[in-house]
Amino acid sequence: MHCELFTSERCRSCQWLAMPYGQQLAEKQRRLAALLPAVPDDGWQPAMGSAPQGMRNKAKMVVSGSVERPLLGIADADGGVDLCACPLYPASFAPVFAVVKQFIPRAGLTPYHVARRRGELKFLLLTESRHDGAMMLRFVLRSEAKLAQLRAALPWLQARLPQLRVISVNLQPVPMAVLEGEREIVLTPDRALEERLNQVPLYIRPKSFFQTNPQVAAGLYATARDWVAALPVTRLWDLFCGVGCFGLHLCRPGMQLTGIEISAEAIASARQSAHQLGLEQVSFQALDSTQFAVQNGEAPDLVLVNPPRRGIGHDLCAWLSATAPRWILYSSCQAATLVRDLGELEDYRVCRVRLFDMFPHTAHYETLVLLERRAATPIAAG
Ligand SMILES: C[S@@+](CC[C@H](N)C(=O)[O-])C[C@H]1O[C@@H](n2cnc3c(N)ncnc32)[C@H](O)[C@@H]1O
Repeated sequence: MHCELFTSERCRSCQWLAMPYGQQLAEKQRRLAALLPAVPDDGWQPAMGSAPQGMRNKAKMVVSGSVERPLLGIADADGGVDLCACPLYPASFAPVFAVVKQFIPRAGLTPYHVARRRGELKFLLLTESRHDGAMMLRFVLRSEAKLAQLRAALPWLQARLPQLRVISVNLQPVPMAVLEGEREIVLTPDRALEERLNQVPLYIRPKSFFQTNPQVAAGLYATARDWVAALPVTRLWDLFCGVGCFGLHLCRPGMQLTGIEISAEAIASARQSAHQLGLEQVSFQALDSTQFAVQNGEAPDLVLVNPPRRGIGHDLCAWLSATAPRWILYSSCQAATLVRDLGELEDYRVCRVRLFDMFPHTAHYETLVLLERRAATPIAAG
């Protein structure tokens, strides 16, 4: 992938860009294999690669510059670097950024200046559904001071960008680099984008996590579904479930599914999908995953965990070890915490592993690991 921003050294986010893509994938696989020495030879599945560019469905833009000439991209010591031409975004993003740059002065949204602690507009978050091209645009503002002005100017924006199905304001009053605040004000009748991965309807709302590489995410969920299809699972928990992507893929007739996630917005999305799919023995609840597990005594046949980078941690590992579900399916975006957690789950053996390259041109990757309790009679998976 050629990137002018990288070669001119204005952006160094894609630190592995100079390495040919095949070599990047091989290097990630090599690093993962070094971290997971106890995988049987037939347990490794081929790594899943990504399209090298245009693969992201989401842009997180720091707003800098002036109200008349805003920059959308990253902050740096000299003010900011405009990343509207970043080749990781699909071609559909550039025309939206161009119109939004005209909208910012119309609505009087002065870019926030970190050092001076002045201005209102901190970030813009743009997400696209690959299902129908609809988009969600979120303005992260310091306060409500410009909200009325933004609302008044909104018809101008919507007339030019009818693909903006969801528009919202997130209030982030804290003067630090936190991306989002607690309060979200949705300005459109629609509150969610519909996405479809492997024909499963999924809903992306403000403040709900969704993978940023939908092509590779579809491969991740399909792989999990295929692995679990071969196992006699009747009760399944999907912990850290987000909008329900794993559970909704894995659930089959007769299976009881419980999904647990801290974000109420994400749970609203998961319930909407379950309703649309006509799934009956399904419960999605907005709770802390560890607390839910600890308070619910008996483990199901399979517990799926897909935590943030910090991993599942000691308390959940201890609960899993004590209650002994036969299988654990662990999807991790941070191999170091995955390895730490696997070290605590010493009664489990690794059956299968697959690497998913969600983040080309960086050292990051997603890992899916199927574990089986050692005491049980092994069942050949798939
Ligand atoms: C890596 S995302 C995975 C989401 C989902 N499984 C998916 O495939 O899109 C991690 C999720 O954990 C949620 N989360 C963070 N802390 C949590 C907690 N203590 N209990 C439950 N969910 C939590 C986040 O809101 C986020 O949705």
